Amino acid sequence: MYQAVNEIDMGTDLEKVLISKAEIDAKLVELAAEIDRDYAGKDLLIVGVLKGAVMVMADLARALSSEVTMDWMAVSSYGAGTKSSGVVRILKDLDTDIAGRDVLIVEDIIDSGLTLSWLISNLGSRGPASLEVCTLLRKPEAAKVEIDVKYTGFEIPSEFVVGYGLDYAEKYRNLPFVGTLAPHVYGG
Ligand SMILES: O=P(O)(O)OC[C@H]1O[C@H](OP(=O)(O)OP(=O)(O)O)[C@H](O)[C@@H]1O
Ligand code: HPA
Ligand SMILES: [Mg+2]
Repeated sequence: MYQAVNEIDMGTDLEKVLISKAEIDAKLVELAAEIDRDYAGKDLLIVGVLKGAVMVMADLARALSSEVTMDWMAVSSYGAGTKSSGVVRILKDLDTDIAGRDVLIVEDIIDSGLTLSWLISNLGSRGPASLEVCTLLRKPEAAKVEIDVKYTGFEIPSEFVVGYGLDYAEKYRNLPFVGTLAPHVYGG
C-alpha cells in the first residue's frame, strides 16, 4: 500500500532515511498497546496537534483496540523556518470541552519543547481529569523545557527532519518515512 523507500525519488533535498515506515508502524503498535492498557475502561480523548501530527494520529488511532474520540488543535510556532519562533499561535481550537476528560495529546515531534509546554499549560487550565503526551519523535538534546512525556516513539539526534507529517516550509509531509533534510536546502 505504501511506496517502498527505494521507489521514492529522494532527489537531492533529502539526505537519508532516519526511520522507515516499517519501524514507525511497529512502534505505533507498541505504543497503542500501552495506551489501550493504561486507559482500559476510560473514555479517552486523543488530541492531535495539526498539522504535523496528522499521520501519527491516523495510524495510532487505527492501531488502538479501544474506542476513543478524536479532536484537533492547530498551533504553529515554526512558520516556514527550521527554528521555533518561540511564539505559539492557536490557529484552530478544540471543538470539545475537556473539563473532567482523560486527554492524550498526540504530537509528531518535541524539539525545543516550547509548543508542548505551552499546550500543556493551556489545556491543563481547562480542568481535564488527566492530561498526558504521546509523541512519535523527541530530540532530547534540543529540549529547552522539561516536559513529562508518557509515550515516546523514538529519540532522535538534533537534526532537522521531515516526512510522516513533518514539513520544511510545508513540503515533505507526505513522505511515508522520517528523513533528514540536506543542509543546503535550508541554508545550513
Ligand atoms: O518542540 P518545538 O520546538 O516547539 O517543536 C515541535 C512543534 O513544531 C512543529 O509544528 P509547527 O509549528 O512546524 O507546525 P506544523 O505542525 O503545522 O508543521 C511540530 O509539529 C510540533 O508541533
Ligand atoms: O526537525 C523538525 N522538522 C520539522 N518540523 C519540526 N518542528 C520542530 N522540529 C522539527
Ligand atoms: Mg512545521
